[in-house]
Amino acid sequence: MLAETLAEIRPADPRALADARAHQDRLTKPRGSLGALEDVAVRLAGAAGACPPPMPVPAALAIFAADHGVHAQGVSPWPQEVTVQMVANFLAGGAVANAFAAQSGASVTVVDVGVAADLPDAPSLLKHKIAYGTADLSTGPAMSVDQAVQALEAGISVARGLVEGGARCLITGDMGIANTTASAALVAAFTGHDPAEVTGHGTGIDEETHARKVAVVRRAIEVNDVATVGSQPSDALRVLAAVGGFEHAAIAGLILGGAACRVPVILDGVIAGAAALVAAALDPAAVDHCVAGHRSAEPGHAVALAALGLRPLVDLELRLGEGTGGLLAHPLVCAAVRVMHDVATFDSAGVSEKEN
Ligand SMILES: Cc1cc2ncn([C@H]3O[C@H](COP(=O)(O)O)[C@@H](O)[C@H]3O)c2cc1C
Ligand SMILES: O=C(O)c1cccnc1
Repeated sequence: MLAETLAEIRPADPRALADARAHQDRLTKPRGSLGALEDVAVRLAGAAGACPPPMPVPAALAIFAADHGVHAQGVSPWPQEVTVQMVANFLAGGAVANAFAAQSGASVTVVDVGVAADLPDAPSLLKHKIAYGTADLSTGPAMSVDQAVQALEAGISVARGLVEGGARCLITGDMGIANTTASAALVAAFTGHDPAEVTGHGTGIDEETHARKVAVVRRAIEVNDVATVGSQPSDALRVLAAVGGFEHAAIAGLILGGAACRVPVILDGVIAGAAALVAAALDPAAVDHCVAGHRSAEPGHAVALAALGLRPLVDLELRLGEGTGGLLAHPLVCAAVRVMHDVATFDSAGVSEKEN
């Protein structure tokens, strides 16, 4: 399924990009006056291969939940069971992601790809459990390459299912205590940055814990020998398996699945940024189908976005995850595309153009 999906992904369509850029310039506004929103609309046109691109509605948030063996190293102040407790909270509609999803009209699907507990059946819970959490990435690989592929394929199948169900925009979400540690390790491995530059304070840790977290990320890079990553897709899978989490793998799969279906994917924070580096290493064209919803407070996120060449739409110093930053950006993406559909041209509205 992974190979088939990769074969389906097309880069941005140059003709739709050019048409969209030209159309922006004919609309009744000074050229470039909508700033980065113009770029988003043009980007979506290229991704869809159509100008104007389809409205990115309805949107579907997929929250991938998993646990992390590296939690044992004391890298998060929260107990591991918060992962499964928050899954219950998402299903009951009580999390911030639920509130933001209600605000932007997005559906919420929760996907268990590796929570360290059994979950009850629920209508909005999809079960794709690969294992009861990863192994400790600071002592060896977090998972096998086979498990990484399973988690990627879970994300692909979630993307395809949501699109078959009518979604025209996918938003990435995550839940997994200690997953900012795995995110930092992925960003360090894929960008070559030092662990100290990409490791943040996650859910709120003191300086002593932060120093330990940086050391854990450094050890993970060394133990797994992922300091310098090559450019072959097999390298991407090896790095993902070595220092990633099941939710990172599944989010990378969601991105690839969305790209294959030509449905745009709005990325959330640092977990999504790290996952997008995996997707980009598997197929750089997948990035053409992504929009960076926001920039989180985690330092590794800005590094990942720079490596991906993506500009975040919102910067509110969020550091939550769950898809919250992606959800906040969705109305902006909609507004950007609606301009392409609704706004009159200088010709059609009889508005005079700029002199000279
Ligand atoms: C109550 C609560 C709700 C959350 N929702 C998202 N996260 C976020 O915080 C975690 C990552 O931070 P760290 O690496 O420091 O553990 C992830 O679960 C992420 O989704 C939460 C964390 C907590 C505690
Ligand atoms: O960047 C994020 O999405 C983030 C930051 C801190 C904790 N959880 C998620």
